[in-house]
Amino acid sequence: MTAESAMQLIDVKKNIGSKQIIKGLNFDIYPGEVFGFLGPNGAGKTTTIRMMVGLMKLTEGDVLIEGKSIKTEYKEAIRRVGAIVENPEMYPFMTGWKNLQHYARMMPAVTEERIKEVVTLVGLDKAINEKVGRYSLGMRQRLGIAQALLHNPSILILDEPTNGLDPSGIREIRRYIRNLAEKENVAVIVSSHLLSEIELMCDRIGIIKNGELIAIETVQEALNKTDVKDIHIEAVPLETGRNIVQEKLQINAAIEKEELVLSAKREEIPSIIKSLVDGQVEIFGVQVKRSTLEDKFLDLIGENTIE
Ligand SMILES: Nc1ncnc2c1ncn2[C@@H]1O[C@H](COP(=O)(O)OP(=O)(O)OP(=O)(O)O)[C@@H](O)[C@H]1O
Repeated sequence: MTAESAMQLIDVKKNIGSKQIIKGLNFDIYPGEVFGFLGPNGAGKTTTIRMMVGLMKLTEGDVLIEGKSIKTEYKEAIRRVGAIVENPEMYPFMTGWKNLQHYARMMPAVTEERIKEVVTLVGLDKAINEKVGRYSLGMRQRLGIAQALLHNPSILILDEPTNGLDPSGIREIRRYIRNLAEKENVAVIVSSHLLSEIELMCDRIGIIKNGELIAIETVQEALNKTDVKDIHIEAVPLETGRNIVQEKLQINAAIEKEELVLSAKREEIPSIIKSLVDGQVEIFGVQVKRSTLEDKFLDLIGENTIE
C-alpha cells in the first residue's frame, strides 16, 4: 500500500447466500480527505461500510487500516476507526456532555480534555449542557460524530449523515465534516445517494453500482470535465455585447432578463469576457450554469432517477 493511505480496500468481495453483493472493490482513502461513497439504493454502500467497520465479514479480499489487516489484526485495525453506521444511541434525558462522558467511560484513555475538544469540533459548546431530548436532529447527528471521534480515530465513517436533516442542518453537518478533515487530518468516508450533497462536501468520490466501483475521481476533476452548459453575463450595453459574441466569436447569444445568455465550453469563457471588455462592454457579473455531478452520476449509472 502507499505509505500514506488511511484505509485500503483490496479486492473486497461479499457473497450473501448465492448472491454476489460486492464484486471486488479496490481503492484507497487518504488522511485529511472527505471521500464520498456514492451509489443508487441497493448498490452495496451499506454492505461495504459494514465490512469496513468490522460489522460484517469479508468473503474475499482485505481491508487495511493504517496498514493493519481487518482480518488478521482486527483489534489494532478497528481501534483507528470511528463510525456512525446505525443511528447512534443517545439518552434524551441526559445532557450532551453526560452522554459523551458515558461513552468515554467505556473507552480507554479518553480525557475530559478530549471530550471538550470534540464538542468544539462539532460546534456544540453552547448546547452541550442541555438535554439531548431538546436537540434538533442535526445537533444529535453532530453529537453522534463527537462520540465517534472521542477515541481519536484516523478514519471516520458516516453512513448517510444528512439523512432526514433540513437544509440548514445539512449545511452545518457539511461544515463540521470539512472542518474536522482539515483540522484533525481525519479521513472521512461519507456515503450518500444524494449527489448535490457530496459535490459540496467531498474532495473525492467513488461511485458504486451493482457491487462494483464504476468511477473514482476528485470532485474538481469531475466538475472540470463537464462541459459548460449556459453562461449568463450581465453586460451593458446588452446589444453591443450580443453583436460582439455573435459576429466576432461566432457564438449564438440571446438576451434574457437583462443578461446575455450563451452556451460555450469552459475554456472559451476567458476569451468571451476579454472580447466583450475590449469592445467597451461593461461586465457586472458572470454565472456559469454547468452540469453538476448529479448529471454525471446519472450518465454513469444510466438512469434518470436515483430515488
Ligand atoms: N442480508 C442480506 N441478504 C440478502 N441480500 C442482501 C442482504 N443485505 C443486503 N442485500 C442486498 O445487497 C444489495 C446491496 O445492499 P446495500 O444495503 O449494501 O445497498 P446500499 O447501496 O447501501 O443501498 P441503500 O442506500 O438502499 O442502503 C442489495 O441488492 C440488497 O438487496
